[in-house]
Amino acid sequence: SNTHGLTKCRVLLAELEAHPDAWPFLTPVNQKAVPGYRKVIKKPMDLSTIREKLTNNQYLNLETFIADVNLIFDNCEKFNEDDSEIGRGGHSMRRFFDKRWTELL
Ligand SMILES: Cc1ncccc1N[C@H]1CCCS(=O)(=O)C1
Repeated sequence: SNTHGLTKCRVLLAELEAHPDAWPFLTPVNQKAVPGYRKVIKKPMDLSTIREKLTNNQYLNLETFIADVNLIFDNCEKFNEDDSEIGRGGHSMRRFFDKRWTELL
């Protein structure tokens, strides 16, 4: 991946972190506070973990970055009802990401 790709990841991650509906996804789900999460969700992911991996240059290419972002939203859909505050937030954030990813160079 090239410099542009890394810039696009940085811009998109900053926008996701700043989104009003981002609060359920900013830090790892507290598995002590959320019954069932540890058993149901095999690969937890959140925006702070993505931020850490981007800072540590752990994304080999755009695809590995996109895969982690989608993992947040797929985990959310698996665990939360669509008609719940967190469930609706996940759908909102996925729509926002998909739109902005397509708009940016
Ligand atoms: C994204 C998600 N999926 C399933 C359950 C919960 C959450 N979000 C967390 C929001 C912050 C506090 S918490 O860590 O208890 C729960």
